[in-house]
Amino acid sequence: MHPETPNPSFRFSNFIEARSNNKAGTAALRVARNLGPASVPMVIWGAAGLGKTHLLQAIGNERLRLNPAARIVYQSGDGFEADLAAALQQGAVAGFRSRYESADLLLFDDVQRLAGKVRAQAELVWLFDALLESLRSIVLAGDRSPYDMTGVAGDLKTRLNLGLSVSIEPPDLETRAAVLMQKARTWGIDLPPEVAFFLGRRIRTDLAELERALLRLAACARQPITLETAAWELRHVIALPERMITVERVQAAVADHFGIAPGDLLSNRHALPLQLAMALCLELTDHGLEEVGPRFGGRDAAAVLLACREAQTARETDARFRDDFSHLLGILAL
Ligand SMILES: Nc1ncnc2c1ncn2[C@@H]1O[C@H](COP(=O)(O)OP(=O)(O)OP(=O)(O)O)[C@@H](O)[C@H]1O
Repeated sequence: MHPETPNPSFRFSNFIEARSNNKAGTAALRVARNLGPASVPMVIWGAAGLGKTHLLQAIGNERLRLNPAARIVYQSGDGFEADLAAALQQGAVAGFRSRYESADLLLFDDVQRLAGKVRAQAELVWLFDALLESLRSIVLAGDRSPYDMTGVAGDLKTRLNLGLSVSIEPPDLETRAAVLMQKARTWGIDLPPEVAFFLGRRIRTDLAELERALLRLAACARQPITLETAAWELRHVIALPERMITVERVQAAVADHFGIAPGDLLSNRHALPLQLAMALCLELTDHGLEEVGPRFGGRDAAAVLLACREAQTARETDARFRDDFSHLLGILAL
């Protein structure tokens, strides 16, 4: 896989600064603007989905903005390894080296993927020396601090430890919601802040996972996205609260909402609350059709299924029912 030029979607202007990432962000901007010694490599490290790739690409884009003629090379550990393997097979190692050696700035992502890859590591060491000797920059990203990288040979480790090493920490809730709202704007998705916060509460670290949840929601929910649609559409993806949702809790919440005694809920006199309670049980508890029915006055699986279908239709056609459903979902699952 040949190296690439920076992806213009990832810039400093759309990188949201927060306490968790501002050290890395500031250091990255300095490197991008050539404000530090070029011969010092920089390593950005942190867990998956925290913005390392975004920052690497932003550095490249900022350099290009300042100097459109600069040769910026972006490559990942896997890509580097694959590029090398192909070059070795074709007897074209010189060409391989020149693709990287000619860079003014090398952005090397997921360096940990070179663990145990002896030859690729040796090539990277060679490249490190070639670039730094001629005062060109190299910025790497990895999932852990260079000190903690395993399967990396001593000479590469020494070079990784040579320069500036900055970490990105998991973002707080507000940052997670802000990143999500910004992505939503970029993608033309109408995302209310309360839904961004709801998703941010459920998916706590990996921002890429949070974005996937948003895309999934946008693909299957009708616009506008609401708390109700978010909780519903993502019910199998996102973690429900630690408090277990039991059949009894659902029944109590539904009875309370409609002002009826929990015992009365099970009678046929309250058809809508009953359907709603069964539908909520099926979705929010760990029980299947066969188990929910008996807890509702000995009903069978077919009766539960029918109730759920009716509840689904009512949600689509009856605004009042939809509000009741949304309110109860809020109490139980949000
Ligand atoms: N501070 C931020 N501001 C705006 N977007 C962000 C920020 N941090 C992360 N993102 C976005 O979150 C997503 C995941 O980030 P990124 O791919 O950079 O993570 P990563 O740390 O490189 O993960 P991995 O180790 O899995 O490659 C990207 O779409 C990125 O644009």
